Amino acid sequence: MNTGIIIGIIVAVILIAALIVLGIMLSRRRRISLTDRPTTQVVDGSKPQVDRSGGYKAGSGFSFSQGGTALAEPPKPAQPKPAQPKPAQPPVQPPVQPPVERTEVDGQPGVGDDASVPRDSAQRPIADVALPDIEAPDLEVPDLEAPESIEEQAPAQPADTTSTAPSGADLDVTTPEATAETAPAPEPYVAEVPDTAGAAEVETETAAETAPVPELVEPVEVPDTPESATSVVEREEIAPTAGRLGRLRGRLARSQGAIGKSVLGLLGAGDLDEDSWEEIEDTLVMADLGTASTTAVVEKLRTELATSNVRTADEARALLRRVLVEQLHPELDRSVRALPHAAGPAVVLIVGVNGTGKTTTTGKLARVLVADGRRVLLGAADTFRAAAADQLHTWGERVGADVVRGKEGADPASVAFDAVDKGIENGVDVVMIDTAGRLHTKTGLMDELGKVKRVVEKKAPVDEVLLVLDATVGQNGLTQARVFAEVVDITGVVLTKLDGTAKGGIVFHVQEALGVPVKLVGLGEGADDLAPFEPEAFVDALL
Ligand SMILES: Nc1nc2c(ncn2[C@@H]2O[C@H](COP(=O)(O)OP(=O)(O)OP(=O)(O)O)[C@@H](O)[C@H]2O)c(=O)[nH]1
Repeated sequence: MNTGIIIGIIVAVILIAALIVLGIMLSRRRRISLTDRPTTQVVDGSKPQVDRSGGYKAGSGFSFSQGGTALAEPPKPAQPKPAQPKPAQPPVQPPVQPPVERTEVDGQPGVGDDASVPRDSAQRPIADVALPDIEAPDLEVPDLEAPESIEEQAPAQPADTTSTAPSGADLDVTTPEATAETAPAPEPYVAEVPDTAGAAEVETETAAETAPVPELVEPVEVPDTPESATSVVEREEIAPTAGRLGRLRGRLARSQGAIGKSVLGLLGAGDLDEDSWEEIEDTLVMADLGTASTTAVVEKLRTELATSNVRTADEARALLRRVLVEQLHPELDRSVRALPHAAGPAVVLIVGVNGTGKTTTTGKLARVLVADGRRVLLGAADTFRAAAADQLHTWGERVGADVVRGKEGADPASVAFDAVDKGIENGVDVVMIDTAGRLHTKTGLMDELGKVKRVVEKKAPVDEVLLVLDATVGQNGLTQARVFAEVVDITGVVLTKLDGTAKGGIVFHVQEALGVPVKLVGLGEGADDLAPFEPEAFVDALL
């Protein structure tokens, strides 16, 4: 054999070996062979324990900021206005799936349920209310359409809403100390609710024409000086916010795995063909992510898998985590604008469909603020449900916050206005206004909500409008969110009852569709079961 042949054979062998190695590498890259993550962890160094926490643990305390609004506030360069979140793709709204028909059978609240689900107390009828003229030349009011049905017929009410005399008769300013002495139980509602048959369904136009401001009840005498109270209602000790967040672990246990396990399972099934990707899409849609978020997540996953070197379960999990966290826009400002201005208190409006947890959230948030040393005043502008003001009053007592309340059937805008007025007068840091449950199907109520905000803005800028959504209603929540966004400019979402759902995808959907960040999450009925929303912690709970 001559040398040439030998060299040729060697080269051929090397080439074949190189091709084999290359083939193995390519095949490994295409196939994701996942190995299970250890399910136990050593907690105390000696005893392995299974972590059943569900994973959600807010890593930090609540973040509060000062609102920047259109009202004449002295510019504060040191505290830049928080960036307003922008919709990722405003023109391309994902198609909204029709809301699931909900009835009282399943016991869960939903849009339109006010008509079918009786709550725990009588509701006042939807009444047209005459409100102060909202034209305020010195204010920049958001471009809300003036509700024609009520607005047009409002009699020439004095535009000067600083006059609180008429509404003051409807109001009841309570302090925990004061009521302890003179009112052992919360003042009962003594309002005469018009009991005309079917009144709840009727827009009482004539009422508005004849009664500029509803004067439904006699004012309740409340001592206006704390000195008159000799005993003080015992307030609950409020745990420091930082420490108590750790107790929220485990509340999301039911959500764990809904997305993670199935998607990771598919990713680990080997080469992903179109059917597999479709299945991943279906899984994400089923978890309420919505079409836009699902498409974005799947596209990112496909791109990343094609270019990165994902071969293990941990690598696949890390990739999925990163993609989901990115989709939740961690860059959005999630601080609650509840810090006072130089000129007055911050004003926070709590809105949402009935039963979603508005009053509970108002109380929980007030508790956090009080724990942080803030003086809080609560405005019970939910005059629709009889027990709502009592519920808020109880929260006020628990956390040590004054409550301004109206009589049943009182004008909610008037109550809200007077709450802010009182807040300014008392020098509080935050006024939180709890509003009545709203139905997007009831134009009158939605109009009323718009008016609440506009009337309040005559007195002080509204820094934060928190929409409370029930995580368990899924897609229906988005339908609600859109309607509310049209009536009042929502600045943040509170997603309640996350402890009661196996789906967390609605967070993606709401943010994508509205461009409004989820700022807080409700993880139970307890007073401390409110946590700041953190994308990373939330995704960890999902996977
Ligand atoms: N499991 C759970 N329950 C919650 C949460 N938030 C509120 N709830 C419960 O939901 C129910 C309704 O809460 P409310 O605060 O009365 O709801 P609302 O929106 O004020 O209701 P309306 O006054 O009728 O408009 C109450 O039983 C609350 O305890 C939460 O995060 N998790």
